[in-house]
Amino acid sequence: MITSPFLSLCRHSFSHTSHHFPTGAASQSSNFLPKFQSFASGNHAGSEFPSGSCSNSLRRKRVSVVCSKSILTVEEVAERGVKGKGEEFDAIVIGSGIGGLVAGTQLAVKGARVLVLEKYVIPGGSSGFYQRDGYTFDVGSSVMFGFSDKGNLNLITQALEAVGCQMQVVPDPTTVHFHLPNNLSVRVHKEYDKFIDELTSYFPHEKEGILKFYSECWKIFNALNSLELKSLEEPLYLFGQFFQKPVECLTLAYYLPQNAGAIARKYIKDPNLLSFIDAECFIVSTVNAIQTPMINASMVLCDRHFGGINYPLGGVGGIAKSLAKGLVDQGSEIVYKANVTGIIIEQGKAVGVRLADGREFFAKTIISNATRWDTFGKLLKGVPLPKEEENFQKVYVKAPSFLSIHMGVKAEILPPDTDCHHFVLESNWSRLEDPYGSIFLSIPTVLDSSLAPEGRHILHIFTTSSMEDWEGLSRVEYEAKKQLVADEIISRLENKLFPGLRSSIDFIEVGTPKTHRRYLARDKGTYGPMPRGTPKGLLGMPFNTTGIDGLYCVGDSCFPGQGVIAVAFSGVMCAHRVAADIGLEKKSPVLDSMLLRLLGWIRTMA
Ligand SMILES: NC(=O)c1ccc[n+]([C@@H]2O[C@H](COP(=O)([O-])OP(=O)(O)OC[C@H]3O[C@@H](n4cnc5c(N)ncnc54)[C@H](O)[C@@H]3O)[C@@H](O)[C@H]2O)c1
Ligand SMILES: CC(C)=CCC/C(C)=C/C=C/C(C)=C/C=C/C(C)=C/C=C/C=C(C)/C=C/C=C(C)/C=C/C=C(\C)CCC=C(C)C
Repeated sequence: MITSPFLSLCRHSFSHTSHHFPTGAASQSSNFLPKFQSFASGNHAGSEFPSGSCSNSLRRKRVSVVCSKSILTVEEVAERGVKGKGEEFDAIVIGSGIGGLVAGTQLAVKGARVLVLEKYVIPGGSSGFYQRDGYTFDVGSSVMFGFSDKGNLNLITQALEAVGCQMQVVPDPTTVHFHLPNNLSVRVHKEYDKFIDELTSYFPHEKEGILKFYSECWKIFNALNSLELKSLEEPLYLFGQFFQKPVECLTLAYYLPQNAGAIARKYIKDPNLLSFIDAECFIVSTVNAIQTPMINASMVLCDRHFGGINYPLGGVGGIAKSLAKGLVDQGSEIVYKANVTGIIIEQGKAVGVRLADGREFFAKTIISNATRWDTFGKLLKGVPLPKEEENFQKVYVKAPSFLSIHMGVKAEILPPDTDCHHFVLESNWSRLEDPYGSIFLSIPTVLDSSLAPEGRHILHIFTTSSMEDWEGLSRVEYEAKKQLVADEIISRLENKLFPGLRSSIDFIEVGTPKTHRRYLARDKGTYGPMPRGTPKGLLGMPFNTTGIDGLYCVGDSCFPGQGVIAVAFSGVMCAHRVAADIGLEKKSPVLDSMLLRLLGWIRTMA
């Protein structure tokens, strides 16, 4: 196995953890209730993280509470007197997805006292993990952008480094292997020229168009990569960037309202090639290229060749675990089993949160990593929907959720040199966006064999699926439907990729949109926002401030949208804006209100 030499400080091992993310659980099933005690108990918490994985050299000077462990139960926090009415944190973060954790850690590093409240028993949300029968499964995607040692866009690497953490990663030589209609089989090699040669071999008559489209992506990527990334809602920073890098900023401003499909159509005519570009974009946004913002497409279509895709040894869950540990090392707090059911508003300002058990916590600012639909639909009670949120909901709807199959299989079923990530749409382009139409498949054990018992591989399969499809079923009907849909997907993979797959299955667990809703606390189990029609690029995407004073949002229903690296960026932006508002960074109130009004007005044009 080749490991990248640049990230070698710590190797995360999951061997101590016994946490379960039961994807097979219907909300009705009590057999799959999480094993809270095994992971969240204070007595064991100190051993969950290998010591030495994060350096203390960045420990902030002004530490109000020094934590020796990263996992605190609600009871422990209360016992230690960390909270209380009257005692304020600088920021409370609702949820510990990557968006929330990046916002929390960045603030903690700037000297803020942060409390992260997570409903589940471990951090990470859709970037978490669960273990079964010797397998360590990533809950969500295993394709990690922004995790290299190069440039300014390696936001995952930077987020970890900010709290003194590094992870060992395995470079993935192929981002994804597409298996598409008309026997189009394209590997996206890390080497850009090799990928272009392979694509051009199918479309020699479109060589020029291919080069022009991807070169335009590079123009945007290079502009992005040259900037220091902070809050686009903070005028001193934004104007500073325009002053230092005018060409790059104007390039980005020019592409902000544009979509990838329209640009592809300037250069490419072949409908099959345009459908291929749709599939490229679908991975990024769960919609076709016409609806995918050009900036987001460029980010992903180039980073895979620039920094490359790198998989963290031990599994994706290690990223959130490291960030949570880093947060605590900075003197801040994370509490699990803390289900926030309400945001407390006093005189129009968000001042605190209420948990399901009635406990209340107070802070100068509240940051919600729940989706905007959950935040404004469930956590804010008796508050009219702010105009900005109305606009957001006019432009964006909830993307469908996923059906996921986590499988352990006999290793011999995979041909030698099988790639780690596959995207399968066998015969009909028009099924690309249909529920169960396209199949995503990740085999992370190709890169890290430690995730499965010896002689086994992990197949993590997912396909889009809507909540409506799973409602109103009895328990028996629900289980039968899961089996039926999973059987169909397995047959398709058997026919296309791995003959005999079914007989090699050692372990299987199927999750539905209900599972995603239950364990990720996302309305309808949604994967994130999706434009209703053809959006004006990223113009309509809200940033982090909201119509409620003191309340901020972070995560995939904020600019720039879905994706682990995207939510990491939203975390960086959010932390910067909050830090300015609580006096930890410079700010100009006059320019602030001008810029925020201008941005609000720009969004109405989306
Ligand atoms: N769904 C997937 O399959 C998948 C997989 C991998 C990565 N991703 C990416 O990750 C992105 C999401 O990241 P994110 O940071 O926005 O969020 P997230 O959904 O990953 O995490 C949100 C966290 O907030 C917690 N939470 C929500 N409501 C809460 C409440 N009321 N009280 C306490 N905790 C609460 C959840 O338990 C969860 O841990 C997606 O856009 C996607 O691109 C998704
Ligand atoms: C403000 C104004 C008005 C103006 C100004 C101008 C400027 C300066 C601008 C700027 C801008 C910026 C900076 C921007 C930024 C952006 C970014 C960073 C973005 C990012 C993005 C990212 C993304 C979207 C990502 C995504 C990803 C994803 C989703 C992934 C996924 C994956 C998967 C699903 C997997 C697959 C699998 C298989 C195949 C198996």
